[in-house]
Amino acid sequence: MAPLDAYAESTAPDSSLAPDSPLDTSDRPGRREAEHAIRTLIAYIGEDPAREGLMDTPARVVRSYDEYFGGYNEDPAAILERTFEEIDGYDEMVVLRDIEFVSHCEHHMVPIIGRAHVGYLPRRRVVGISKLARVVEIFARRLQIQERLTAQIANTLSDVLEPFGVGVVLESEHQCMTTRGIQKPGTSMVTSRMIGSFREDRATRQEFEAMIGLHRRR
Ligand SMILES: Nc1nc2c(ncn2[C@@H]2O[C@H](COP(=O)(O)OP(=O)(O)OP(=O)(O)O)[C@@H](O)[C@H]2O)c(=O)[nH]1
Ligand SMILES: [Zn+2]
Repeated sequence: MAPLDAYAESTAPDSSLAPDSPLDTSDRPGRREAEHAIRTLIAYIGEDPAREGLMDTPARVVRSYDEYFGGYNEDPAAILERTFEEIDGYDEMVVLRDIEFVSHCEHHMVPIIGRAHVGYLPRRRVVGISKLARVVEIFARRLQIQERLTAQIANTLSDVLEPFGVGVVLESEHQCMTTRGIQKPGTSMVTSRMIGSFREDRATRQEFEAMIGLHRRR
């Protein structure tokens, strides 16, 4: 059976996609409190948090949260500060495609696993290509809905690099849909945000979509 696609293009104004505002470190509960919460959840599902195999689990889970949600401690704009201007008049699109990411949906805190494709049309300066993947990573490592994740990546690149345009497309599997709830394995969610020339100039948008193989089933 062909996979179902949900195609959602974020055309909403940015205000409806207000950035997640991390709590100050001082307002956050400590590690022991977080471990206690995990112990409570283990007991809630009917397990014995004191049995040998589970004794270290709360600490492990909290450490894994530090990785999965480390994006709250990083500033994506700072990542893009270092740019290169000696580009000898290079004025074509730059695209990094198939950037794998793992995020978590803010409704169920279950993984969203997918690929991001990021492109921009530079104005005078370019950024180290790995930084595009770093920006994706920082926003992915937060609780997200895919529409906001898509918009945050695109808006940050646009605001900091001030290019002629930016395009971001995300394709992903939402495990809250594939492993529970409606249980539809094989579905993928596709979102895009186009800014500047990627939005206004049809040819630019089509070139980007062709470069990332958007209309080609993989
Ligand atoms: N638009 C959007 N929806 C998402 C995303 N991640 C998860 N969802 C959806 O968020 C919705 C939450 O709906 P609720 O009815 O409050 O939660 P629920 O009872 O667990 O819903 P089901 O998942 O349908 O069982 C579900 O429809 C999810 O599929 C996302 O990134 N974007
Ligand atoms: Zn979910």
